[in-house]
Amino acid sequence: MSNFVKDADWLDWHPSPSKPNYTLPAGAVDAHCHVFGPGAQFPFAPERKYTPCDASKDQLWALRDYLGFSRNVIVQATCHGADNRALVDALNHSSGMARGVATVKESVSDAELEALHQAGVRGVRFNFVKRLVDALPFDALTRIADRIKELNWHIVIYFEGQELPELYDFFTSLPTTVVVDHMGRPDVSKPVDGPEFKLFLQLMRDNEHFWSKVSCPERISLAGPTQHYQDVIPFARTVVEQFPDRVLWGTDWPHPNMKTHMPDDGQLVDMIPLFAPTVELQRKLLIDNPMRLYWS
Ligand SMILES: O=C(O)c1cc(C(=O)O)oc(=O)c1
Repeated sequence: MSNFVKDADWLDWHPSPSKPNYTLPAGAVDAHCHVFGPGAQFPFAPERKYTPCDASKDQLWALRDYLGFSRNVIVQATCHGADNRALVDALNHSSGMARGVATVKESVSDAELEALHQAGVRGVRFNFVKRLVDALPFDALTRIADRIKELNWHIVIYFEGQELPELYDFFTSLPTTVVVDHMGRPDVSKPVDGPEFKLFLQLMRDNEHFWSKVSCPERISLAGPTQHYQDVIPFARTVVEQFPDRVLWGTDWPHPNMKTHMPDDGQLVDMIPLFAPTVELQRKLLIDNPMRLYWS
């Protein structure tokens, strides 16, 4: 039994997602998902901002197989802080079919970084979403960035659209490939060709080492699931069409901190052809790009 009691308003991941109508190409990668615990085996971090339900590696593999994915990129969830044991355990039991993005503190040793690499970690995540973490100072992040560059890892950044002007110069100073989570969380009530999203597109255009995940319509949408998250489509499609070789897609399972509803993962997969309308764009998004970044 876990000692952890999930938050009172916690929404559990969908127990019976629909079978997608869209058939994923063979070898597709779910390039953004998480594992939570199980808390009894891998305790959640004392500094966490939320306590989730469990979401184990075996439950993730079951979803992978059910939806038709071949591989996963597991991103360290903030509820585990910089304790990457649940992530590493999942990677070690993936038969090479999962890679990871870790969270590390500046105190991490070279031997620990090397062990993470051996397990399949290929990046670190810097989180700037204030409800999720106590932010590390920029100079500490810079020192971590310089060290992981030596391993040929990349940096995943998570921030919300309105924070981009303030963070822009720091982001472009980073010395590695940089992957932006969830399209930089645009405010989709604003126009796709308005100044806020233009700044994000400029970041991508002027910095060819920046990539973007076109993920999380369920978080970004104001229209919601009954409207099939349609307000997110123009944003995601713009990013895919302008930067076809630098985009990734992921379920975001088990969808931490969703408050309005829990998405149906099958419905999320059915958004892929709306984001990437041609077979070639789908192949890049789901296979070529994640394979190049994580498995080459
Ligand atoms: O928006 C979020 O609440 C969220 C949280 C986490 C995490 O806790 O790691 O990861 C995500 O990709 C999104």
